[in-house]
Amino acid sequence: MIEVKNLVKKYGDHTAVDHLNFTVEKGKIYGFLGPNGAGKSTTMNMITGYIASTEGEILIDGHNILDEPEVAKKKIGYLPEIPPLYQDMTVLEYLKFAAELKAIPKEKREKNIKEVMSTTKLEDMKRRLIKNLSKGYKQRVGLAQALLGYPEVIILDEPTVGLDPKQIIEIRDLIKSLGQKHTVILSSHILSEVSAVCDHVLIIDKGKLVASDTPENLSKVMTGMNSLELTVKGEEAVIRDALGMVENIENIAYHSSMTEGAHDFTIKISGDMDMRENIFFALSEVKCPILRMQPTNMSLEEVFLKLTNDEGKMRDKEMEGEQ
Ligand SMILES: Nc1ncnc2c1ncn2[C@@H]1O[C@H](COP(=O)(O)OP(=O)(O)OP(=O)(O)O)[C@@H](O)[C@H]1O
Repeated sequence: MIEVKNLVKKYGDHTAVDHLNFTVEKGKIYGFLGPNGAGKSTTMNMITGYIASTEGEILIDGHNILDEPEVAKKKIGYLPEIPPLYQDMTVLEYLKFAAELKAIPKEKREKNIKEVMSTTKLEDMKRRLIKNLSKGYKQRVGLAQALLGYPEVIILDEPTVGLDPKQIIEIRDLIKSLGQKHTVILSSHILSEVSAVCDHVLIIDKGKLVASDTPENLSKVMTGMNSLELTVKGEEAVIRDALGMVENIENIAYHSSMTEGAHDFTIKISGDMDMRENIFFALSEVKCPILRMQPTNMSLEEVFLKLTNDEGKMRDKEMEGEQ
């Protein structure tokens, strides 16, 4: 549906987007994740044809956004980070105006406006002035505008920034439902949002793509069997000695256990060997039963931090976003 090839954007000497390559398939929800200043908005502005790239190309369903802007742009509905709303218009007036701007044929406008108001649950607000709406409803008006003209792709830049928790849940549900009919790309710096809503995550850092996978695979791939958590019954020293005999164990960390007479351990294994059977036999030999053994799965947040090495900045931004 969308092909981004060798995309570069330079602002003077500064490279905001650095040779980006990715493909977006039909009918999925994509999360575009990256810390502040990673280049998310710049990339989205290039995909939507709002700004030109310095190098590379973007094809929307085979149409180059710069060579055939009219055909390509018709396939995209865009909700920028700050929706371009006219505060002194009513919801209906604004949607009529937006439909006209999008050159939707006159006879089809009314039906299309009704449909987008129904999808975004705006019918009861249609006669209200936009300036009197809550932030959540304003965001819905922005979304309704993006949906006009039946675009196949919907691009949303930080769609939940500044909303309260209830509004965030409502907008996320709305985005999920859009995924049934549209291809959706949303940018976010909020990891929980991306894992809750998206089928696929693209992680960008300093203008470069650092990962592209499903949220589940990203956390799996980063851990594999390299780290195991165990709860074992028996004496700590005996358990440690037994584990010390197992090959490929790099490090054993001890934690106090909630289970009486047992101990919790986190074991780091060098390489990506599966050592679970060896651990089982070593501990059964010293008659220390394993009550629990599981791989330590990294959260998407840990994966992100590992890939971007941007802990401090990320945490600050995450806190801002959740407020
Ligand atoms: N018009 C511009 N002129 C000069 N530099 C710019 C311009 N727009 C963006 N930049 C720079 O390009 C980089 C990428 O910015 P961009 O807004 O794309 O990041 P982002 O990932 O969307 O971040 P945010 O979450 O803050 O919106 C930043 O370093 C930013 O300062």
